[in-house]
Amino acid sequence: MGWMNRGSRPANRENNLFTTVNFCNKDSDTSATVTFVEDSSGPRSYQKASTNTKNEDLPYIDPSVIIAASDVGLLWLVIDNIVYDCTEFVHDHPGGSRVLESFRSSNCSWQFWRFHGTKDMIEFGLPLRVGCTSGIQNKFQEPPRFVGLRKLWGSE
Ligand code: HEM
Repeated sequence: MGWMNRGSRPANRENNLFTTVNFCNKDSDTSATVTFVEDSSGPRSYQKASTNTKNEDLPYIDPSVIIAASDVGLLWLVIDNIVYDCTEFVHDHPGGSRVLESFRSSNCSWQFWRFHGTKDMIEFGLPLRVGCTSGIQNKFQEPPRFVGLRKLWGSE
């Protein structure tokens, strides 16, 4: 298992045990930040963040790593550019496992918010966060939520 050791060791790229981590908050100075991991850039190097970690302090995960997560048997979902590791949670998901499987390594933001509220996200989603990302597209276009009544009644 990888473990984080922020800033207390010098970066040593030669043996590939140390690597720089980028964070979601692009303004923060991450130049001195290092992490020690077995696989320094693969999906398994990302651990679930503690619930008091702010979204902007999560590590940035490149979309290619999110795709690779699927290849190593991880079930990662992307909701509003936050990456959730549902590999274990999938077996406990009250909505069933198949629906989560179908969104493996995908963006399912609007689908999530159709069935859940902030309370579900805070209670169940927050402990599953492993990082943030950008550019993972939702494969499905969101259908309109409301039908305009004017259209139903026609134009007078
Ligand atoms: C981080 C990801 C997710 C978490 C933590 C999560 C969590 C939960 C929780 C806690 C419930 C029970 C809600 C309740 O009983 O009030 C639930 C139900 C459900 N979830 Fe998820 N979910 C996730 C992703 C998804 C996704 C991507 C879908 C796809 C549409 C989905 C579809 C459903 C459905 C259909 C139900 C059942 C709703 C019902 O019975 O009314 N979930 N989920």
